[in-house]
Parts: sequence; structure tokens; C-alpha cells
Amino acid sequence: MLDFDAAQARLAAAGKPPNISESCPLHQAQGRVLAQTLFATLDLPPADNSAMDGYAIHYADYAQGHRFPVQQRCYAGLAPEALQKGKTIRIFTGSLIPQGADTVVMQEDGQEIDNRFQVEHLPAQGSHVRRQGEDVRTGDQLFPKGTLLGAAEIALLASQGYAELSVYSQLRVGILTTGDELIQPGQPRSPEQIYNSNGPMLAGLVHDMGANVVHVMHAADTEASLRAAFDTLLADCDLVLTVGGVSVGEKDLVKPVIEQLGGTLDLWRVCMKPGKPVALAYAQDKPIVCLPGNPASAFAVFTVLVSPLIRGMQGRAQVFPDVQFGRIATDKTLCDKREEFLRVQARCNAQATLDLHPFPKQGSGVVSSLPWASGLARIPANTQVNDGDVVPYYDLRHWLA
Ligand SMILES: Nc1nc2c(c(=O)[nH]1)N[C@H]1C(S)=C(S)[C@@H](COP(=O)(O)OP(=O)(O)OC[C@H]3O[C@@H](n4cnc5c(N)ncnc54)[C@H](O)[C@@H]3O)O[C@H]1N2
Ligand code: MOO
Repeated sequence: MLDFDAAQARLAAAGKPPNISESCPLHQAQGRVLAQTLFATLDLPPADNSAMDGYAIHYADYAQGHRFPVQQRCYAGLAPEALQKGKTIRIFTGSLIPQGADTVVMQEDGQEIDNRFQVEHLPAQGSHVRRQGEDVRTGDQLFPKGTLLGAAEIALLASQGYAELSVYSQLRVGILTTGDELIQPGQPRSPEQIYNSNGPMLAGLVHDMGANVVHVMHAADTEASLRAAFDTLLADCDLVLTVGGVSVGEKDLVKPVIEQLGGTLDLWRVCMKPGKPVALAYAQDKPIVCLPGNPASAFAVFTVLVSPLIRGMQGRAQVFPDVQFGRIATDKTLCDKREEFLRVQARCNAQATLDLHPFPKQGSGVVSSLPWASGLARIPANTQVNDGDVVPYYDLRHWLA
């Protein structure tokens, strides 16, 4: 059985980064990965402008009781006139600061009567002016190649006027479920059957990582059925995920069929719980990860072993999200021969640290633990862990993104 950290590193390196990029309109770039490093092409803000609705003045023109004649009403989007001595220009949030003005008085801090503005509370010189370039300077690096684009990144690129981006082609992933006991949701079920939950689960996990789910196939527990499925998956996909049929049972045929197809088995069995029988193979120069069939095992293996591989194949700069730490909340001593990944809910306490509460049922078939959990707490192998001990915590918001 391979050590967990070694297996994680081996899987992360199992795929090639993408070498094909394409042009993508900015408004469709959510979830895509930048194929070029992008720089600022203009200062932000592009010119000094007002942070408040108010009156632009030249600070030195202020004197107690002075009533500034309103020279212009300059709405955002209009060009201001140059400010004349002793006057004010009525401006609004986002209006450009007129030449000659250096301070904005909020409208609440004075009164406009008969087209003259009297300052009642004088702010400090330079108040409420958003300076050209205070946010971003022309030439600044915005994002390095390999950045995953979300709404925040898209906002900054839009503010720079980028309309088309060079992004990597989407990773194509195929999913294969196996097992004669499985039927698709929606079908009538006989007592010996269960619904296939791993297929939709893995499709959702892959989709949420910004990869393209090309196929979600199901094969019966026969070599012919598995071979036919692999033919399609290897032809159409960059990465294949199988689930079930990798343990030691008589119908666990996935690994032998990969070898029949000329594939090679790279690793099988990792010192982790759940997830022990996971395998990595290659066929036609493409990685195949064989996940264990138990739903919580497949979920944990996807989180900690498959997601770094996907990020690497997507060309993402950060393959391993940060691992956090929290205090386990347990009423028993935890210890196992394998590295254990417990489904936990992390709750922040008044000391601003995380308490990790395990789901009461940790069986690898317990599907109800999955929507409940916020992450996985790692209990090191052959180590006694008691209530309050600090352990690594894999937050699903980061590890499944
Ligand atoms: N004698 C041994 N038996 C088992 C061992 C072992 O070392 N020696 N390992 C156990 C562990 S650990 C795991 S994990 C499972 C993994 O087995 P497989 O990957 O071969 O998976 P299956 O046997 O096909 O299925 C396991 C379990 O999961 C259910 N399943 C499978 N696919 C789906 C699906 N798409 N949706 C919902 N549920 C699914 C299946 O019905 C089984 O109950 O092996 C242990 N056995
Ligand atoms: O590894 Mo199994 O995944 O312990 O149930």
C-alpha cells in the first residue's frame, strides 16, 4: 500500500498540462483558466474622480462665510469645466474632478441656496477624491498564466477593457460507473438494486472544477461491456474516472480490462481510509483514475487525489489548495493503520479557531454525510488523536474548486 502523500504527489503529476489555448469572450470566461499573463493597460481610476455626491472646490478658496457660486453641474459621464477662482462645481459620485479643484465637500456638509454653496463643515484638503491610478497602475501584472477566472477576476479584467481572453481548452473528462446492482435514478427498482449516485456525483464534482464532462457511462460487470466503454472514453476524453470494481472481488474487472487494452497500472491501493483500493493507470497515454465504489470513498478520493490532477491538467498555477488546521471534537480516541479522512463540519469558535465535528456515521457507504460535511479532517496513521487535538483540515470550498 502506497503512502498517502506519495500517492497524492504521483497522481498530481500523472497528467500533462494543456498545450492548446483558444479565445474566449470575457462574459463566458467564468471557470476558465488564463493561458497568458495579463497586464494593466490603463490606470484605474483612469482620472481623478469624486467618491461622493457634493461640491468640488479649490481648498485655498475657502473662507468662513464664503458662498461659492455654482459654476457648472457636472454629472458622471460629463466633461467638467476648469474651475474658476472662488467658485464650485456641483459634482456627483464618479464625476471627474475639475482642473483646479482639489477637494470635494459632501453635500451633507453644506447648503446650496440660490445657486451658491455654503460650506458648513470643511473637510481636510484632498477629501473624497479618488486619485488616478490609486487602484491599478498601467503595466501592473493583473493575473499570471494559470489563473482560474471567477467573477472577481472577470470584474478586474472588464474594468481594464479586456473583451477577449486567451484561455486553455477545457479539460475533457469521462466518467464510468460499474456494477450490476446499479440502476439510474428514475427507473423502477427491484429489491436487489440500488440507485447510481456516484455517476451524478462525479459529474457534478468535475463540472464544478470547470472541466467538461464529456460522458457519464455505465458498464455492466463484464469484460466486453467495460472494453466497449473504455474505447469510447479513451477516444473522446483527456482523463477517465472509473468508479467501483477495483477491489478484490470476483467481479472487480476494471484493472484487468485496462491491462487487456494495452494499458499499464501505475499504482493500486493507498494507505487511506476511506479510499484504499484507488488505482492509477495509463492507456493511450491518458491517465485513468479508478475510484472505489463506496460513495464516501469516491468523494474523498476525488477531493484529495483527483482534484490536484485535474487542476494540473487544466494548467492551473495552484494545484494543491492550502490545508488548514482545526481541533477535532471527539468523545473517543481515534487511531487507524491508515491515514483517515473524516467527514467533518468546521465551526469557528470565539477564539477564532476551527472546531472540527465529525459526522456521527463515518461508514464509506454513508451518502448523507456528504451534503453535511464542510471538509475532511485528516487523522494521521498509527497516531492516537483525542478530543481537542489539532489536525489538518481540507476545506471542500477550496479542494473542490
Ligand atoms: N475482501 C475485501 N473486500 C473489500 C476490500 C478489501 O480490501 N478486501 N476493500 C473494501 C473497500 S475499503 C472498498 S472502498 C470497497 C471498494 O470496492 P470497489 O471499488 O470494488 O467497489 P464495488 O465493490 O463495486 O462497490 C462498493 C460499494 O459501493 C457501491 N457502489 C458502487 N458503485 C456505485 C455507484 N455508482 N453509486 C452508488 N453506489 C455504488 C456498491 O454497491 C458497493 O456497495 O471494497 C471493499 N471490499
Ligand atoms: O477504503 Mo474503503 O474506501 O475504506 O471503504
